[in-house]
Amino acid sequence: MDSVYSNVVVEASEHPVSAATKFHVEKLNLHYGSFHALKDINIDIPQNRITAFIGPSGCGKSTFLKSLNRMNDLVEGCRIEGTVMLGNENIYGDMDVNHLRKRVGMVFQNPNPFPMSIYDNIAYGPRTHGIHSRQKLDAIVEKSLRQAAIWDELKDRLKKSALGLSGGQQQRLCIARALAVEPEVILMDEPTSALDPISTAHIEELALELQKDYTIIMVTHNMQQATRISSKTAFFLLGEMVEYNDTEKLFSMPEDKRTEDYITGRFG
Ligand SMILES: Nc1ncnc2c1ncn2[C@@H]1O[C@H](COP(=O)(O)OP(=O)(O)OP(=O)(O)O)[C@@H](O)[C@H]1O
Repeated sequence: MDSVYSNVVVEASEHPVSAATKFHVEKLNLHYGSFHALKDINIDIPQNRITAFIGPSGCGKSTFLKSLNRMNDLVEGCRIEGTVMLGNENIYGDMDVNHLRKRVGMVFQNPNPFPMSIYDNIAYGPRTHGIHSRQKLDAIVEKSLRQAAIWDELKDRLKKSALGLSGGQQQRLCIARALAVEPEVILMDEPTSALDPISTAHIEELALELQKDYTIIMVTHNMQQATRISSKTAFFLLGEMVEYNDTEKLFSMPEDKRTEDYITGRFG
């Protein structure tokens, strides 16, 4: 069954999704105008695990990540074909995009807190989803900051501007902001590339902790980071997903020569 939503063409999947699969992606192709940016991507992304996307610059990692919560929809000339199942729902089917983005949150490379207080940064999402009770918002703010392991640092300065925080604190605040609307999945696009090693370690520890309750998908340029924290790794090259395997296997016994060349530093 085909359906057309603005610039997006999709077909329903013929294959049911197993319980442990969070995203089931089938024959995903994405074009920016005449440029074929993602070529026939097929992947099952497990629930409650960290999955890493690696590959050289421009190979399509971010494009693929963004296609998992329809962030490419607004890009002019972008056309997507194929199936992306979240659980049993096709995200390019009838799903409301705001509802999808509530279920699939995103954290970007550069921490991007809103120019408002720490409290309001976290309360922003819940408020847009209709929660206005002070008591409920207080509870959400505390819970989200605790989950992001930053409550103790920030609890006495909730009314202060988020822009006064360090880069690492801002990134954990952005993770807390994503958690505040109770997503199922958190997409992270190179979340530590703008951070120092200590802040990076904090985010990695946090991601390892969060995978108990959330599915995490992370684009990273740092192969050590992928080996440290991810269960699965997908290697992308020129818009193709060349190899996808358990992280340990992909890095110790790559099946494709291109993967081997990349992880051993022969290019990229
Ligand atoms: N909005 C856009 N319009 C046209 N082309 C785009 C757009 N966004 C990305 N591209 C192109 O699609 C390809 C994949 O880009 P993408 O950002 O997904 O790569 P990436 O692997 O995440 O790279 P990096 O590691 O440098 O962030 C690149 O050739 C890029 O120039």
